[in-house]
Amino acid sequence: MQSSITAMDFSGLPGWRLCFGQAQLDIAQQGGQILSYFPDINQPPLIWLSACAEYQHGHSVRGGVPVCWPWFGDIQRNPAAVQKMTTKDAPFHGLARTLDWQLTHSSAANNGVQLSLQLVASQDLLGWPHAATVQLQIELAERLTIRLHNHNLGSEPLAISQALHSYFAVSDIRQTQVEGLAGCTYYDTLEQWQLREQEGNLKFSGETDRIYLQVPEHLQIIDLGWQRRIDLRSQGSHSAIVWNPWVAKAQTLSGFASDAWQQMLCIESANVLDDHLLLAPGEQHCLQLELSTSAGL
Ligand SMILES: O=P(O)(O)OC[C@H]1O[C@@H](O)[C@H](O)[C@@H](O)[C@@H]1O
Repeated sequence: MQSSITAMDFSGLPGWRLCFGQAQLDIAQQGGQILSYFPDINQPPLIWLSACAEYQHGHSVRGGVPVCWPWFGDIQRNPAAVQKMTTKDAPFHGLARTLDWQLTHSSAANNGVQLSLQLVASQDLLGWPHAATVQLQIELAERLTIRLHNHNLGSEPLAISQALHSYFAVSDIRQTQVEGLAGCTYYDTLEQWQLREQEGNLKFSGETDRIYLQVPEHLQIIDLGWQRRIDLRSQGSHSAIVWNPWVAKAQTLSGFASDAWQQMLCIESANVLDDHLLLAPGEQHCLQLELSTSAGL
């Protein structure tokens, strides 16, 4: 299979394009953010990128797979141990998504393409004075494997919450279901964080912003419009956020067309709330997400 890695400029943000056969993945150096992923460039994307995304230094691009690290969402909603790690005003979704990551490895071979980026935290990482690395390893082959690798390099325990904030492309959110969450409890953040239980497949008929707990390793997005499934297989993660802004919230989002909520769905493989990481000195953790798609339902 033909494979390549090409240095790119995405409207001012440097990055790379990875190609393997018909598959194509774009990734920006800023945030180690996957921007888009097509398993087959002649078919609809698997990872969605906003058509009106803004490419600016210091701002996460709307779509792709932003990395939320070393905390997820609102710091005030994190466990006390995670909150205690920060010393300054804490931006939503952490620090990593707007910083430049360093390229540590790249290789293109006839059995796949690999690229790794790393962010090294030290005393001078604004508001998070700890020694750690977070590495994003991408493997593009017949399927896409993403690994988020944490390493505590300090002498104190580290408490971290994190997520691969994947934006999936769907034909129409109203014709989309998520299979695999039945029986899971979740916090409904739009209903005063009430704890509820998922019954059957998750279907969408309004704004959705939930944190699912004890999530199984295998979830599927069933897309009735495109007659395809997306398989999400995770390891090292037992929590997931499911988000769609719907009509009103869409108007308030940066880099987001007012009707774009119809074509996207976020399922964010995470380590949040009770599932946050507590890494002893020297300890490592790997969150792995494998994505693939199949036609027919
Ligand atoms: O606009 P941001 O900062 O990228 O966040 C997008 C969304 O990210 C999700 O993870 C949150 O659950 C939502 O509440 C939030 O709106």
